[in-house]
Amino acid sequence: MSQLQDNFGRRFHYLRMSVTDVCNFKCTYCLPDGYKPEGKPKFLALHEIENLISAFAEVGTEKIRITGGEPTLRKDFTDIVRIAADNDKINTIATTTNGYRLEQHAKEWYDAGLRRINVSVDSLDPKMFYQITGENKFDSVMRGIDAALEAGFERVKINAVLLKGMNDQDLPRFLHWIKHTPIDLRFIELMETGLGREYFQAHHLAGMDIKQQLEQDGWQFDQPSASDGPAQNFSHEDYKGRIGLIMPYAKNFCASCNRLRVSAKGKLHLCLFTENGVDLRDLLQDASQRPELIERLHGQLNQKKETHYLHQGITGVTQHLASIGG
Ligand SMILES: Nc1nc2c(ncn2[C@@H]2O[C@H](COP(=O)(O)OP(=O)(O)OP(=O)(O)O)[C@@H](O)[C@H]2O)c(=O)[nH]1
Ligand SMILES: C[S@@+](CC[C@H](N)C(=O)[O-])C[C@H]1O[C@@H](n2cnc3c(N)ncnc32)[C@H](O)[C@@H]1O
Ligand code: SF4
Ligand code: SF4
Repeated sequence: MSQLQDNFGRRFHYLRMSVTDVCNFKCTYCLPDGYKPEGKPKFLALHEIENLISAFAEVGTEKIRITGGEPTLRKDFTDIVRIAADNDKINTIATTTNGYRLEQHAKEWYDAGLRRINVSVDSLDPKMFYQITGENKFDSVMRGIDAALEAGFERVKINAVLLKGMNDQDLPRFLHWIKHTPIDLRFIELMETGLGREYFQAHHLAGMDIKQQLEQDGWQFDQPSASDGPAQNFSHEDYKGRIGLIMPYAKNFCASCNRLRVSAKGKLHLCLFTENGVDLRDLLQDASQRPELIERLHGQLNQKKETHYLHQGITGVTQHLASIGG
């Protein structure tokens, strides 16, 4: 079966698979009032996840990121990792987490086949961490990161959303941390969502300012490899860690788009800010449906747009990134 490709020559070998919308944090830029269930949600079951992964693997997916909401709140999270690990076409299994369950489970997940972990830490000041996430869990998340480093994860990345008036004074602390710690620290520009323009305008900070500062301080731009996503990465000989900048408002950000998303209820999203999701669930029930599922995926790829329309304030169907996994 042929590789998933769109009309702009971009190839898609990376699936971001959301497994739940539920989250226990209340990040001000994502779920400021916490997760609010609409009825009794029915998230993808293990057999649906297995059929989904098998179909994507057949059309060239090599990397799967398990995301959410908070993916690790699923009691069968380790089974999900195992399902992905059992597929020999998938060579990278990653997750993005708020770190809530990391301290207790890092080793178990590693043993199940998880190899990369991205942890959201918006501030290294415990008070600011609480103010942003609504949870007093800073120390436990940091112990979780230590546990992940000890468990042997190939890559531990830290995500911090840049927020004017909140964590914008934290750069020196972050730099101090990665001087001797081998992690990849990524600053993500705040993206406008259904939360509204007011929050965005009050807190958006351009990543370009940080880029200029890093370059002045001797950080070197790392040439991206073909499989890299849209983050711009920098390294410095005096630092063990690296820095990545995710700047979705920057020119050509989408040119290297290499990822597709499936929501926790089984909808394909061609872009993080797509206008609608396409239901796949009817074709996830049995392995025999795989050819039909693959045909639907190929058909949809023709619809993928060249870029997002965030500059025009068009944020699509996604009310907040917890509903699609970021
Ligand atoms: N606009 C946009 N933002 C993205 C995209 N991919 C990641 N991001 C943003 O970056 C955040 C962090 O992404 P992660 O979940 O850590 O995954 P990643 O950047 O693909 O990570 P790696 O696979 O380690 O490069 C996401 O939650 C989004 O906010 C993308 O394709 N488009
Ligand atoms: C939606 S969360 C899901 C995974 C997990 N709960 C976590 O926080 O890592 C994935 C990522 O999206 C980022 N994110 C959420 N809302 C965002 C926004 N409006 N702009 C930029 N990044 C956002 C978070 O910081 C997090 O790193
Ligand atoms: S960013 Fe992650 S941890 Fe924070 S509210 Fe959203 S889903 Fe939850
Ligand atoms: S905004 Fe959409 S098109 Fe652009 S990189 Fe992200 S997912 Fe791809």
